[in-house]
Amino acid sequence: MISEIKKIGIIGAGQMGNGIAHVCSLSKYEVILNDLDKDNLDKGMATIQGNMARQVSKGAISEEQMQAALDNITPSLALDSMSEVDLVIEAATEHEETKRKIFSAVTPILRPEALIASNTSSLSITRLAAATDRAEQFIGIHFMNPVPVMKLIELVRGIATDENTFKTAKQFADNLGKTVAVSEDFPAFMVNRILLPMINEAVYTLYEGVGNVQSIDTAMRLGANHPMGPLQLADFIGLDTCLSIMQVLYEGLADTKYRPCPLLVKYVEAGWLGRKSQRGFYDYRGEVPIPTR
Ligand SMILES: CC(=O)CC(=O)SCCNC(=O)CCNC(=O)[C@H](O)C(C)(C)COP(=O)(O)OP(=O)(O)OC[C@H]1O[C@@H](n2cnc3c(N)ncnc32)[C@H](O)[C@@H]1OP(=O)(O)O
Ligand SMILES: NC(=O)C1=CN([C@@H]2O[C@H](COP(=O)(O)OP(=O)(O)OC[C@H]3O[C@@H](n4cnc5c(N)ncnc54)[C@H](OP(=O)(O)O)[C@@H]3O)[C@@H](O)[C@H]2O)C=CC1
Repeated sequence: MISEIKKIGIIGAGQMGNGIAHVCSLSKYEVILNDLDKDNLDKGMATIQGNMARQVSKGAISEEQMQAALDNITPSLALDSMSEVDLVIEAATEHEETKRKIFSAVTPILRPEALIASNTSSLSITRLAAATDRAEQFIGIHFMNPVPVMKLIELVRGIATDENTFKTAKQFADNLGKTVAVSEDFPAFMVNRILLPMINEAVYTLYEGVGNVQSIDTAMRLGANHPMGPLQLADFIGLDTCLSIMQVLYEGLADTKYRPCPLLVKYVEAGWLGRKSQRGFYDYRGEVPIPTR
């Protein structure tokens, strides 16, 4: 039975995976950062280095801390590297089948006592846990974006998650300096149950011509004091991820109030996924973001 985490495997080196690697390595955990794609892995490592360098320039961490943290991260393209870890955090694309395939591939490699977590934004922890050989040792550890800045972690137990797994995950979140909010295992948990319908409503507001991209974002930034407008935030999260979360809410709660806006669907179908693909509700290819509507 594992009660203390020392070595962590992270699957998926996208914006969340690299952010999780960033905070874990700074908290002195040994980290294996895995992705299928070498370019993604290189980009993830470069992002970590860039974000840590910014923290050094602001005096938040020292040059030595940055170097030690970077030395704590081993990039990996093969799941074999997970054989020694105490905890795997899956942070791959928000797609249930993708996550299930990852769990089937990684469980035979893991030590039997290793814990498994998913950073899923919305999917059922109970269902994901059932795709592994250790539902008792499976938990949702839901970080917020950008991980180095946001203070919250949602912890989500599946129906079978045991007390040791919960306590160990809670201790891990405490060690990272994050605050935990415990959520029951319902579609999209708490933050996204509230946040994503607001973002979806902002897209409907755009779709129905009530305002353009800029006016909707300005309205919510200055009218409700949100740090980012909802369309800017959607681009930041990733429009594919936003759509997946809305689909999980719509199907999981069987209520038409969660119907994904057809305009959101259209942007995703176009491959306009937000910042990560350089185009979404804004076009990021120039010096300043230009609204696309
Ligand atoms: C989808 C899900 O499943 C769940 C989710 O995560 S939903 C998304 C939740 N996240 C949000 O809602 C984010 C909303 N936005 C914000 O809070 C802010 O706009 C922001 C923190 C992202 C940026 O803040 P800002 O004031 O506009 O910009 P900026 O001054 O550059 O950054 C603020 C601080 O964060 C730091 N920062 C920003 N991004 C960072 C990153 N990726 N890594 C490290 N530090 C970062 C900056 O260095 C700066 O630090 P100091 O305060 O020490 O100077
Ligand atoms: N974006 C956000 O604001 C937040 C997202 N999350 C959740 O975190 C998870 C990751 O999201 P995010 O980082 O934004 O997504 P990204 O698209 O930025 O990153 C996902 C990464 O996982 C890779 N990947 C896909 N399949 C596999 C696989 N089989 N093995 C290894 N790597 C794989 C992707 O590669 P490729 O692109 O080549 O497919 C990509 O590099 C999702 O579950 C999401 O819901 C949670 C909190 C906030």
